[in-house]
Amino acid sequence: MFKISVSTTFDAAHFLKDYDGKCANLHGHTWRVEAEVEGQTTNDLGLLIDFGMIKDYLKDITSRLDHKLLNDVLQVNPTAENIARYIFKELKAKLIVYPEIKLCSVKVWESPNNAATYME
Ligand SMILES: Nc1nc2c(c(=O)[nH]1)N=C([C@H](O)[C@H](O)COP(=O)(O)OP(=O)(O)OP(=O)(O)O)CN2
Ligand SMILES: [Zn+2]
Repeated sequence: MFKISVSTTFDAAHFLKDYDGKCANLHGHTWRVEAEVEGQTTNDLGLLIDFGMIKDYLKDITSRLDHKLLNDVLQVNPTAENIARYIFKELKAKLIVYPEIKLCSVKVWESPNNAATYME
């Protein structure tokens, strides 16, 4: 079994609806996203899947979020948990063309200390 992970970042604003505290106010983060995938075998080059392929998919997804107000993009409160789930679902749909690759998790950091992970 092999597991690889790929990270990227994007910048976006959000506020937490119905939140009792400062995060109810409009503010921004540099969000860090890490996707982890696994599979049983490598190809002739020794790659489970090219890091660059996952990075391109992640960039495609996060470009829809970059420099946006996340409340306008997501249908749900844009918590780190909900953003991780959104990116997971989108990335899973892209990886359908690689049946041998399983998407394990997507982790989203709101700050260096705070992160949420979504997995199925
Ligand atoms: N489980 C979650 N809890 C919180 C989330 C979240 O997405 N999931 N989000 C927030 C806010 O978005 C907020 O930006 C985070 O605030 P805070 O934890 O206070 O982080 P700071 O970087 O501002 O920390 P300081 O120590 O105050 O600098 C809140 N909770
Ligand atoms: Zn926040």
